[in-house]
Amino acid sequence: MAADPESKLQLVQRHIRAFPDFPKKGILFRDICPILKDPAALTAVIDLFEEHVRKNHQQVDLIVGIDARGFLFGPLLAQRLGVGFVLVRKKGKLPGTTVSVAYDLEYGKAEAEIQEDSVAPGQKILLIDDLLATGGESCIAIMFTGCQAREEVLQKQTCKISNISPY
Ligand SMILES: O=P(O)(O)OC[C@H]1O[C@H](OP(=O)(O)OP(=O)(O)O)[C@H](O)[C@@H]1O
Ligand SMILES: Nc1ncnc2[nH]cnc12
Repeated sequence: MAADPESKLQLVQRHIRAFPDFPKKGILFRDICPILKDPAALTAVIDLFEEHVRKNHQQVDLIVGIDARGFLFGPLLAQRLGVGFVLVRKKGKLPGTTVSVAYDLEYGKAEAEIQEDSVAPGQKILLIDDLLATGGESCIAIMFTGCQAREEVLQKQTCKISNISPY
C-alpha cells in the first residue's frame, strides 16, 4: 500500500480511464470503475479525502453524496470521519418531504432531490462526488444544503459553477 500522499495520488490516477466520445461525441468520459476494483486504490482515494478534510476543515457534521457515484465514496469517508451520510438522489427515489431542482449536466439534463429534514440549520456539510464537469450537480447540492440559498435555486432552476461559494 502506497504511504505518502504523492504515491497515493499517482496510484489513484493510474486507476482512472478516459473514454473519448462517451456517452456522446465530444465528451471525454473519466471512468472511476478501476478504482473500485482495486482495494489499494480505493483505500488510497479515501485516505486522500480523509487527509484533505482533516487538514482543511475543522468541523464536518455530515457528508452529502451525489447520486450515483458520490454514494461509492461518501459512506466510506463518513465512516472514517465518524459522521453521518446524506443522499442527494435523482428525482423520485426518496420518501417523505423532499426538495427538488432541475439542472443541466455536461451531457444532458437531470433533476435532483434531497429529504427536507436531512440537514439541520447550522450543520456543516461536506459534499462528495467522483467528478466535477460543469459543476452543476455540485452547485445544486450546495444550494440544497444551504437553507438561505434554497429558495433562490428553486426559482432559478439552474445554476453555474461561478455561483458556488464553498464553505
Ligand atoms: O459537474 P457536472 O456537470 O454536474 O457533472 C458531474 C456529475 O455528472 C456525473 O453524474 P451523472 O449524473 O452523469 O451520473 P451518475 O448517476 O453515473 O453518477 C458525475 O458523477 C457527477 O455527479
Ligand atoms: N467527463 C465526464 N466523465 C465522467 N463522468 C462525467 N459526468 C459528467 N461529465 C463526465
